[in-house]
Amino acid sequence: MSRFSSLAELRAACRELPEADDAAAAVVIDRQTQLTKPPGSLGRLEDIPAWLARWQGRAMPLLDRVLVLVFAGNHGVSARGVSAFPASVTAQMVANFDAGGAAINQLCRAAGADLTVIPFDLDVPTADFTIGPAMDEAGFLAAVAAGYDAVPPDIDLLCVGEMGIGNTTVAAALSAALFGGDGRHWAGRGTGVDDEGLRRKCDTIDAGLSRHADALADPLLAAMCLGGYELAGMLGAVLAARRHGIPVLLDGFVSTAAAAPLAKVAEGGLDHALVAHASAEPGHRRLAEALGKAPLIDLGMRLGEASGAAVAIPILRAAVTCHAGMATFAEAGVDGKG
Ligand SMILES: O=C(O)c1ccc[n+]([C@@H]2O[C@H](COP(=O)([O-])O)[C@@H](O)[C@H]2O)c1
Ligand SMILES: Cc1cc2nc[nH]c2cc1C
Repeated sequence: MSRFSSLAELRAACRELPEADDAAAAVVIDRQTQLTKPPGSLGRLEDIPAWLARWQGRAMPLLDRVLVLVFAGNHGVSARGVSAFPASVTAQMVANFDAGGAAINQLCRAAGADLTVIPFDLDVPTADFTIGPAMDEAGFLAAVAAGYDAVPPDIDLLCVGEMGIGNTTVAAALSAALFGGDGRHWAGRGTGVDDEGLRRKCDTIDAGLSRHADALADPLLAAMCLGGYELAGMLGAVLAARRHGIPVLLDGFVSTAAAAPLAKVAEGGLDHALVAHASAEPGHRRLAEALGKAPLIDLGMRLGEASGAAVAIPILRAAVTCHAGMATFAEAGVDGKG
């Protein structure tokens, strides 16, 4: 039996979230004011240690164990010509991850992170959401539970990402369901569709939104009707991270859309997550803004597979290393502000 036996049970779990450790964050903020630099001069590198402390519940944040989870799934809508690549690429890229040949393998090595790839049954895509719900309730809940159970409770940081041909259409549809707007507002070129492909994408999203109009007021039902297995897996992983006291880096458009229902179900439900980078997929900036999150970096990337999150890990390491290692004004004998 799945960890969540009904949408109602999942909704309850999404609302039973531990509070932030404000005392741990206060210790970090106090130390920041004493370190040998003009206040604020390290910019967001000053906010990161406090954010990590708040969600790790540690006054001296650690990044010893960093895990990147990549979920993979296939999509019924990909048969509608919404991607520049065939659905067969999803399984082929999973094989490439396993062989160590993808970008994410190199980026994890560079960042000192472990990588786990979790493919759902790639021979069984979700249903075409223009015809019916992408998943039935049992399938959706099982995928959320698989994501939840993939998170070791003792890691220091979780990065989530995905692989799934067609899933920028899915992410756009889910974003529209959660935040309003139509296909044109949320769709981009994904892996590189031409103008015709982009039109098909917008039409597909609009058809899905009108097909499921009655269900979309409920964020979890929206994720079930318009989402995908790998998005459900990411939702479960981000929920588990919050409940285990693990801060999260979201990757691009697809992973941010996957986690967004948590913010809709519970106020502050994504406070333990940062958007690592601004994807070149245009809907991502809109989505990050709708969630009140400023992406950490903007490198024009649009790969997915957690690549943007992995690139941001060294920035977090830099912030923690400065925080832990810098001398205070008193220790270094440096005069404070006059
Ligand atoms: O998450 C993003 O920002 C993102 C933007 C563009 C493409 N992707 C990746 O590309 C695939 C989806 O693109 P598409 O064109 O097939 O919808 C999927 O495997 C994603 O990992 C991901
Ligand atoms: C080759 C390829 C690699 C990817 N990695 C994530 N999404 C992808 C999509 C394609 C097409």
